Amino acid sequence: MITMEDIVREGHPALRKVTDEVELPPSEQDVKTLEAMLEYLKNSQDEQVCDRYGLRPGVGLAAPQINVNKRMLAVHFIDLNDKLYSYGIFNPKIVSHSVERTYLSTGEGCLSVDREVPGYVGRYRRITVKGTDLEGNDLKLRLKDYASIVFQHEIDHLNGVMFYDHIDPDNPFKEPEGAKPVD
Ligand SMILES: O=C(O)C[C@@H](Cc1ccccc1)[C@H](O)SCc1ccccc1
Ligand code: NI
Repeated sequence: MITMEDIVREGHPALRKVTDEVELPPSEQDVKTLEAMLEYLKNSQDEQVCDRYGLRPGVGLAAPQINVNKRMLAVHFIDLNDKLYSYGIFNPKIVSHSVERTYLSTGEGCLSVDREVPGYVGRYRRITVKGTDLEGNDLKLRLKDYASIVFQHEIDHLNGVMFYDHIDPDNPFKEPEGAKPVD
């Protein structure tokens, strides 16, 4: 199982790489790795397992965060409309997005960042993501608000981008252009 020891922290070069496409159909190893990433998220949201293994709760995890240079990510969360998002996705791609932007008024955190970095992270309010799921099926997800933010945070990891790269260093709490907060 993946634990915090497997998650690389900021400064590790893996977090600044643009990761490689996963060859499809995915190998047994790639499927096992992505399943383990999804299992980490579920474990991290189970209080007993989380406490027993000293996990940090997470709603998303990207392969570079476990030092795997591949375009794959896992998400496991329920959005503000009580919709469950639980996916392992190979080669996710944002194929369209709104002009309208949004952000979390609480700012963002990251399992690979062991410090608070205050500030608003501007994100697209709506995105459409295409990819391949763990069963090898084509996936097309139309996402908005919180779900859109989570997926953008994880897809950023596949391109070597950290959430604080989006924070204005001169005015961290400047509302992103035309954005309304999700929360
Ligand atoms: O480090 C990661 O990629 C996982 C992040 C994802 C994330 C952070 C902020 C906003 C959207 C996505 C972790 O989930 S941060 C910890 C966390 C835990 C529960 C709820 C929100 C954030
Ligand atoms: Ni992160």
